Amino acid sequence: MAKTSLDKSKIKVLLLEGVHQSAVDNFQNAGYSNIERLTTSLSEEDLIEKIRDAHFIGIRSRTQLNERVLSAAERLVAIGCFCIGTNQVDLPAALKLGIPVFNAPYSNTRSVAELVLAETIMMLRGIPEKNARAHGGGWLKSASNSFEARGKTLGIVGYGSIGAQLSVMAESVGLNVIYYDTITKLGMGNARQVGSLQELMARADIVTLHVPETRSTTWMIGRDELALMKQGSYLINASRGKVVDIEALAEVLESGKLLGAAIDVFPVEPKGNDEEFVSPLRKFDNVILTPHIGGSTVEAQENIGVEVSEKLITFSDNGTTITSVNFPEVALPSHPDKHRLLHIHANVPGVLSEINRVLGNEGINISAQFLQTNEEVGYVVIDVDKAYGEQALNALREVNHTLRTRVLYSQADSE
Ligand SMILES: NC(=O)c1ccc[n+]([C@@H]2O[C@H](COP(=O)([O-])OP(=O)(O)OC[C@H]3O[C@@H](n4cnc5c(N)ncnc54)[C@H](O)[C@@H]3O)[C@@H](O)[C@H]2O)c1
Ligand SMILES: O=C(O)[C@H](O)COP(=O)(O)O
Repeated sequence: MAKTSLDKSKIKVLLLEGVHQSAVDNFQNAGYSNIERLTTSLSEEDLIEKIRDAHFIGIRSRTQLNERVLSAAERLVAIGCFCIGTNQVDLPAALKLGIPVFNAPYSNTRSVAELVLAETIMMLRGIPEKNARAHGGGWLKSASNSFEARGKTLGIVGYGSIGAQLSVMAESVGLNVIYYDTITKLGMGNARQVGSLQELMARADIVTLHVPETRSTTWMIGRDELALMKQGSYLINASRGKVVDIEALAEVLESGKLLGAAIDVFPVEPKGNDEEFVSPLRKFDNVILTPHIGGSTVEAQENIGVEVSEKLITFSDNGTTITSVNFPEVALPSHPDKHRLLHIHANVPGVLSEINRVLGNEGINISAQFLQTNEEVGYVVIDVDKAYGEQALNALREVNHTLRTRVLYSQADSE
């Protein structure tokens, strides 16, 4: 019988927050059967209990993998964020523990861009208030504060994948596009980059935010920035909840300065669909409130399920870390007749030579080797003759500064 690294039925895959069934199918088709899939996120204490025996964890934007949780994850081999954002994971802590993190950087880009364009048009027409009035038995037939999109200026903050895709779609309905980004970027179509956030806030009829959550974007839109916005303008946030000071936004809505807002993400979000959503924005009929569903389409979730599970399976089976968001990227071509050793170590001088020395002392010949380092860790994949799997692994465990090491046994090997 072929000997594999660790019996795949013993490898525990924990999927939270309703990760799509396509991920489960992918793991099963690759031979992994110990899969637990939950539909919600977990409290920190429950998460610590659950993650203890997991080899792989799949999360979305709600699950907080902080240092405390990660320290309890003694068997964890890799993390999959089944979404774009990775701010919910303490990436430096994961790196120091030798745990690579993967995500799906493009699979829901289109879904977010479509939603934002739709919200832009709906808000310009005053649909949220008219809809609310009709649901209450009223009839608000009026052209006042109801505008075409054509000729209005859309200001995009963060001109990355979503911002740029939105830019193209917005121009196709006649919006003029300006954008602000910390990096100089070539605009799509006729879109023009502006020199400062302040300039964008002052010039746009609709401001939409598409930045990641980082130190520089946390509370980036507060009282001062909102004060710069035009009388009768609109704000859209489908990025991260902590980018906008919600209390300050509620104040400008109350004052009538903004004609509307569309908010998909919040500083505090319910853990699941059964928990109450609390926000000072609930009282405004001219605000579209959506439960963080920018990327929640059937198409996006299915694609994300496939994409991220594939990355986790490839890492599990071959040690490949290409596209990891925190880890040195390594992909050694596969040599099915060899055993593969994976060695993750603190990035200090001399570790590779020590690895090669201990393997040499054991008389182990190296067939192929690929090392990459980043500021914290080094990751080396080594193929050795299949006579030496266990022996080589034991030798590697003795190397100073080792964080984690694994052997992937040759599929050509027989016990
Ligand atoms: N609502 C949702 O369901 C949903 C779905 C997908 C993504 N998102 C969020 O949207 C964010 C953006 O996604 P993306 O794929 O376009 O990311 P991206 O990395 O492709 O683009 C982000 C852009 O923001 C820019 N940026 C970073 N800091 C900035 C700052 N201080 N000021 C101005 N620009 C800055 C970057 O240079 C980059 O161009 C994600 O990080 C995620 O948090 C939300
Ligand atoms: O980062 C993302 O891709 C979005 O915020 C979507 O997150 P979700 O998977 O929790 O909907």
